[in-house]
Amino acid sequence: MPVIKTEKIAKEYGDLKAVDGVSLEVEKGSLFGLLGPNGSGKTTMIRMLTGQIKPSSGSAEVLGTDPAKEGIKVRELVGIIPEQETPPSFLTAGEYLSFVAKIRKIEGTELEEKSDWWFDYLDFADKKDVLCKDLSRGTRQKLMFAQAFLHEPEVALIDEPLINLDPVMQRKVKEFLKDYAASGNTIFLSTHILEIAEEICTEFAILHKGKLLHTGKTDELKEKGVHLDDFFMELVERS
Ligand SMILES: Nc1ncnc2c1ncn2[C@@H]1O[C@H](COP(=O)(O)OP(=O)(O)OP(=O)(O)O)[C@@H](O)[C@H]1O
Repeated sequence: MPVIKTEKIAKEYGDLKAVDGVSLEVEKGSLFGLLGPNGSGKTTMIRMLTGQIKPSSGSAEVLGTDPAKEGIKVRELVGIIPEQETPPSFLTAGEYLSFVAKIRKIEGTELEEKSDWWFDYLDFADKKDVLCKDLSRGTRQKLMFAQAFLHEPEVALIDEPLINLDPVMQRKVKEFLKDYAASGNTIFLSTHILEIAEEICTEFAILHKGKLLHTGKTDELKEKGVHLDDFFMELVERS
């Protein structure tokens, strides 16, 4: 049973087809990489899967729920890191995680344990009482990471989550994502950093100009001795 499924999903802005009839399935336990050049429709796909925008046509299901009809239900179930989103400027890092924890119905000692775990794991406990407006971009991204996974969602949809992190943090986050998926959860990750996708994703899809060019398993490419970036370039240039 796929945990994410789209059928000929499309989003148009005037004459522009941001996403153009994409059908895909993501199985439970996958670390699924949605890859594509700038403007290929990755963020639009994530927005439709999380009910932030409605498709122009076609449909989607996330954990058996249609995000266009029951967006709030989908957002209760999943974790989300939107692209270039930052936490509220007027809250401290600690306040923001408590705020998210309450929405996620995590309370009392569990709240403290879970948020402390993230502050320690991503090594930013010293920033707990700093207002988010005064945090560096990388630290804000750590916070966005923590908020998405605080309630240990079965499915997380994360848009370019590693872009502002230094190499040490990138490694930690990559390990976390691999373990998280290996323990039966599903991650839908959008990125244009192909090395990251090749290293951690179990499956991938390539979008170009809103169209799905390919879906496959990263292991199959490795077995053939093909690098993802060569495969990607050839496919995108050919289309
Ligand atoms: N609200 C909107 N109104 C009009 N056009 C939009 C809107 N949102 C996205 N687009 C257009 O849709 C196309 C796909 O955009 P999208 O942000 O989904 O791409 P992306 O693959 O996430 O790109 P990037 O890697 O640069 O973040 C782009 O041409 C973009 O300009």
